Amino acid sequence: MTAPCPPASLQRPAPIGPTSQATQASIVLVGMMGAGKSTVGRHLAQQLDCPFADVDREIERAEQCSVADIFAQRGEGAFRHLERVTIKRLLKSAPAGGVQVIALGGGAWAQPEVRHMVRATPHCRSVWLQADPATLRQRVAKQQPTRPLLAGTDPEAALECLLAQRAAAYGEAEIHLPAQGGVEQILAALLAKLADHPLMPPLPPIPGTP
Ligand SMILES: Nc1ncnc2c1ncn2[C@@H]1O[C@H](COP(=O)(O)OP(=O)(O)O)[C@@H](O)[C@H]1O
Ligand SMILES: O=C(O)C1=C[C@@H](OP(=O)(O)O)[C@@H](O)[C@H](O)C1
Ligand SMILES: [Mg+2]
Repeated sequence: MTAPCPPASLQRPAPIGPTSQATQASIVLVGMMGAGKSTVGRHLAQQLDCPFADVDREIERAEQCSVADIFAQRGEGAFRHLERVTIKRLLKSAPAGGVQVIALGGGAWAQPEVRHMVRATPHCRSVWLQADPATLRQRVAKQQPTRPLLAGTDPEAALECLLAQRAAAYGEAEIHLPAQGGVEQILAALLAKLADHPLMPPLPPIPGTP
């Protein structure tokens, strides 16, 4: 897929010394199931040539168990605990002097501890991918068995209900991005928004330069 060139503020910071080498930055995607966090996150990371982590996949790899089986066998509380532990680990794992993209699962951001962890992490931007329940339902339809909170329900009604419960939490994300369109369009809009919210403070002027 061809996508626009990332703005300079998003490119990896030049290795100018120990301070910038030690800097770690993260872009954290939040929003409902089907908003496109995993998809847009993977494309964004490709575009920025940086690591991408999907929290659900990280949990599945560590536990050797699907998200659906973790819900079924251990319950939602155990899954939420795994989310917190995994997100805490990932937030520390950005490359030194570089950026990473992290896609959360839809319910992770509804946990106050997760919002606090992200806010307390320097050089971290949270982005809410916003889509309406009808769009979310269409997108999750192909993958429905993988989302236990939608199993055995009217998915659109369940999505509407979860969105109502979580909207205030999602609203706490720093960047709000409509996610109704195609992936390419969302990616371009996301890059533009991120350019307005640089991950790094501006570099100090170099002495002797205008
Ligand atoms: N902008 C989009 N337009 C159309 N389909 C999309 C878009 N973003 C994601 N999808 C599709 O919707 C489904 C859910 O996307 P996914 O990235 O897994 O969402 P999330 O991680 O937010 O639950 C996938 O089948 C994906 O290919
Ligand atoms: O909204 C939720 O509570 C969930 C969303 C899922 O991730 P996606 O948002 O990537 O589908 C996954 O973490 C789990 O099924 C629970
Ligand atoms: Mg996902």
